Amino acid sequence: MSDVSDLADRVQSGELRLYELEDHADEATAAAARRELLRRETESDPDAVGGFSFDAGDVHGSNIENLVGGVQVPLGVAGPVAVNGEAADGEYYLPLATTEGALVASVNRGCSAIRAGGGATARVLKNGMTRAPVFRVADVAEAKTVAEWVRENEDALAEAAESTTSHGELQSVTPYVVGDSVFLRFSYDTKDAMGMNMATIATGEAADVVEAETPAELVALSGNLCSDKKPAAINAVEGRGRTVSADVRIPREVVKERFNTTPEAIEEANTRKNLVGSAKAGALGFNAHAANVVAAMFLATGQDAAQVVEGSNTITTVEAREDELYASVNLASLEVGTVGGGTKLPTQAEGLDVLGVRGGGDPAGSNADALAELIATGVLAGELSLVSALASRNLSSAHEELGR
Ligand SMILES: CC(C)(COP(=O)([O-])OP(=O)([O-])OC[C@H]1O[C@@H](n2cnc3c(N)ncnc32)[C@H](O)[C@@H]1OP(=O)([O-])[O-])[C@@H](O)C(=O)NCCC(=O)NCCSC(=O)C[C@@](C)(O)CC(=O)[O-]
Ligand SMILES: NC(=O)C1=CN([C@@H]2O[C@H](COP(=O)(O)OP(=O)(O)OC[C@H]3O[C@@H](n4cnc5c(N)ncnc54)[C@H](OP(=O)(O)O)[C@@H]3O)[C@@H](O)[C@H]2O)C=CC1
Repeated sequence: MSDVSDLADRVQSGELRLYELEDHADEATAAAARRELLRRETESDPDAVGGFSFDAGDVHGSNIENLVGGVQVPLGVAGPVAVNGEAADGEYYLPLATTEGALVASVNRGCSAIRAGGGATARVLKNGMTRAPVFRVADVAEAKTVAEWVRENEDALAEAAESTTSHGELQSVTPYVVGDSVFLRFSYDTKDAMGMNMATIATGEAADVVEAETPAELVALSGNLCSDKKPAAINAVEGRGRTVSADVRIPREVVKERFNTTPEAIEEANTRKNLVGSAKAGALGFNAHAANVVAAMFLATGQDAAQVVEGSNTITTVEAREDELYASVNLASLEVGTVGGGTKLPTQAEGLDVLGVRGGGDPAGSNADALAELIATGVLAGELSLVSALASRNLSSAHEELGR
């Protein structure tokens, strides 16, 4: 304790910077000293955040700076749900971390209807993590020369990029020219890693080659055409990370029993809300709450929470057929990994274990494919349940009961 108090004193006196504490104490003590400092300098009493199950030494330097503690989010589970995927095949419980009452119940209801309907089919349709540096050139003529050089020298760029990683593979480089700016959108198969660090490091190496061989000068290693952590049409159209779809057919009587409504009512609610309403709103996502399930499964499995932005680029379709309801979701840009980032933290690794996808897959990439198929299935369950609740007019009563 005296260490903690002494360290806090030394920060307050200006002798140490807040981020230098690990140079003078172990990581857990440094975090305790920051909590002590917050106690002194703010109105807070950060005791609860001091109780966490990860090792402070493991996260310092790879997941967080200026560590204070950990926040906890309630974790629930929905399922089991049957999934007929290419990488995920079987019955699964879906871990969901959220503070929104009624969300897990909703996904659970959707899972039970999918199971009663024989299971969801899920497929990863495309896989490519992108990084798009922006280069300065003299004018559009030079821009065209650089773009042509890039198209003719993809092999040299791949050799440079892949020299930085034993797993990543460069798939393509697509040039975009705007006046005297040239953007090169590099796309990689990053296997089981979400791949943003991997793609950024690899692209840095390739950018050096572009600068050495052409008149282009690098302005920024990320030029926003990637596009990471921002709503962007390019991700919705071209995809980023995994493009994944899931669908299901649910017999009419199951729809009635589980959702208390009809396939026609669900189709109408989906069309008017998710398609027409979203179009009128100028939305990128044409869905009800894909972000809810993406965020909850991201938190539960150690994904980068900011990438929920891209993960919610989802189109939901519903069709009433003679004896059944057909529903599908297409997630254009789901960025997921089962190695790297937050996936190694103990509680998040347990979430991956619930799904059976922790760590590198065999073959490499298959665990991240499975995770994408399972998140897509969870999104499908959530969409079915919420749109049905709207169609049967019980959204507000459900939230009155479970959400406050
Ligand atoms: C809440 C329900 C499921 C009730 O639905 P219900 O049909 O009245 O409930 P039920 O008691 O008849 O149970 C049906 C099934 O729901 C599940 N279920 C039921 N209760 C629980 C529970 N406590 N814990 C776990 N699972 C539960 C469970 O699977 C159960 O089947 P069983 O196992 O009994 O055979 C339903 O009304 C519902 O899904 N409502 C929609 C709620 C929802 O999706 N909320 C998401 C957040 S909304 C939001 O954030 C976004 C929004 C709305 O702004 C986006 C937009 O603009 O659209
Ligand atoms: N740098 C940036 O611009 C951004 C970074 N991030 C952060 O990046 C992190 C995620 O980056 P990411 O590159 O996924 O993770 P890491 O940087 O943690 O790297 C993961 C590494 O794991 C190795 N690896 C081992 N087994 C496998 C396998 N089966 N498949 C793939 N790789 C394997 C690879 O090494 P090797 O390459 O040697 O083969 C890979 O580079 C997150 O923390 C995220 O928050 C997020 C957005 C932007």
